[in-house]
Amino acid sequence: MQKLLIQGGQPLHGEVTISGAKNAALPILMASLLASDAVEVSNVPALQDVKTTFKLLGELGVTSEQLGPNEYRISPQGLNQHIASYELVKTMRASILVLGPLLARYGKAQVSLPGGCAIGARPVNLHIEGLRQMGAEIMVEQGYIKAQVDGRLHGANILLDTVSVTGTENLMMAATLASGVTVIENAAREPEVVDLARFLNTLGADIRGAGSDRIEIHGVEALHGGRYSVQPDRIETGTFLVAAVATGGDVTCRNTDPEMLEAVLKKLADAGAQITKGKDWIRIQAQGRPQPVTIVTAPHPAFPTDMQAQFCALNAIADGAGWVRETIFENRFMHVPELQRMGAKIELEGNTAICKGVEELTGAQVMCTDLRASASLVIAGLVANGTTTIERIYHIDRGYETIEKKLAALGANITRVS
Ligand SMILES: CC(=O)N[C@H]1[C@@H](OP(=O)(O)OP(=O)(O)OC[C@H]2O[C@@H](n3ccc(=O)[nH]c3=O)[C@H](O)[C@@H]2O)O[C@H](CO)[C@@H](O)[C@@H]1O
Ligand SMILES: C=C(OP(=O)(O)O)C(=O)O
Repeated sequence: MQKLLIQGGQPLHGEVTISGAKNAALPILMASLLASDAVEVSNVPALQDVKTTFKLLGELGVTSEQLGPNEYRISPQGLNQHIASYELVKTMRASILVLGPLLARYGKAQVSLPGGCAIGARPVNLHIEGLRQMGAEIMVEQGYIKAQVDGRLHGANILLDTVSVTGTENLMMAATLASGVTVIENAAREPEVVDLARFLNTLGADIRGAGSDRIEIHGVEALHGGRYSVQPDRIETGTFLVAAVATGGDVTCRNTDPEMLEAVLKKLADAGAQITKGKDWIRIQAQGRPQPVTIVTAPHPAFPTDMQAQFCALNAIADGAGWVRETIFENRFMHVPELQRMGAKIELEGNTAICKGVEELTGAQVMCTDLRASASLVIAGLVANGTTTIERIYHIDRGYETIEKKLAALGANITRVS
């Protein structure tokens, strides 16, 4: 199994190019199932989750051709299967995103229940209830969601009990080919939902209001092919910004979008960093030891849960005490015991991590438990005194494109070893 070895203590300096967003690319690739012709998608990040997505699409009869390092042509005309097996779904929860498109385009779908995972139970009841409202018959048996529709899905007024990102995306995708109008209330406002809607509209869908909590989808008969470029990854951007501040560095993120990162940038400013930005870049300059910050995660536009682990690492070395409250997932503090191994003084009280900053972390052998927990360990390793060995880095590879190469180019002493 591969590991990362980090020799801490080097401030990060220079420029890093941000990749396409994992959480936008995955639904966009799944949505290509809805099209009648080939779609070309660029700025697709080279990630394990993207490979898994192409494997899943391949098993459904969709052919894909790589046109460049981050560009693909996806031809959905051969769609002839409707089963997303446990073997694939267990490695990537986003596989649930084939449910809506398959039902809308193929009339039936059988998708393994994603099951619980490291960060929480993550049920998919809202996906299922919404699709039922649109006329699907759905049973859950033997670990599979088995869904079918007699004819075409129909429009419905769907009120989501909880804001769900992939729930909103699944229903929005299904509704593009439904008869009539679907309204999703209490919809997720995340930028990745907006990117998916823009992609679908490029193919001829009629989606209005994405980015607000009320999305209206006017069903059309068919979607045609088209070309689209995935938006930049706001979480990868945020991770590099935190790493820069933690190490006392000066880093410019290129090919990003500051507008998607308002809540994160505000907390970095509270930590004392100096931030300058343009349309597609952000420069961050640390100003000495970071100040502690308080964070409450919540749906967009509030502070994203996918950035809280990284801020735990920042608070761990801050000049004072701060805290991070996680309100989205019930078990998203698996990084805390690992950070403690490196000398962090963090205590968990319910859904809150209270952190007394220490002057120095020490390198240690630590283990990734989930994607963003891994990112926090990398940040801690970059600032720690001595060597940090990070194991189970397949979690990192799900969501960061060659993280060690990008960090090494910024001056970090980091290597991947087998
Ligand atoms: C591939 C992808 O885009 N993943 C993101 C997506 O995950 P994902 O879409 O799985 O997360 P959701 O937005 O659905 O989850 C939000 C909350 O709603 C609950 N819930 C969700 C669906 C449902 O049917 N019933 C239910 O109760 C979940 O348990 C959780 O407590 O949004 C999360 C919240 O921003 C991010 O951390 C993930 O990175
Ligand atoms: C939790 C995440 O991803 P996923 O929903 O794919 O597990 C994430 O991107 O931080």
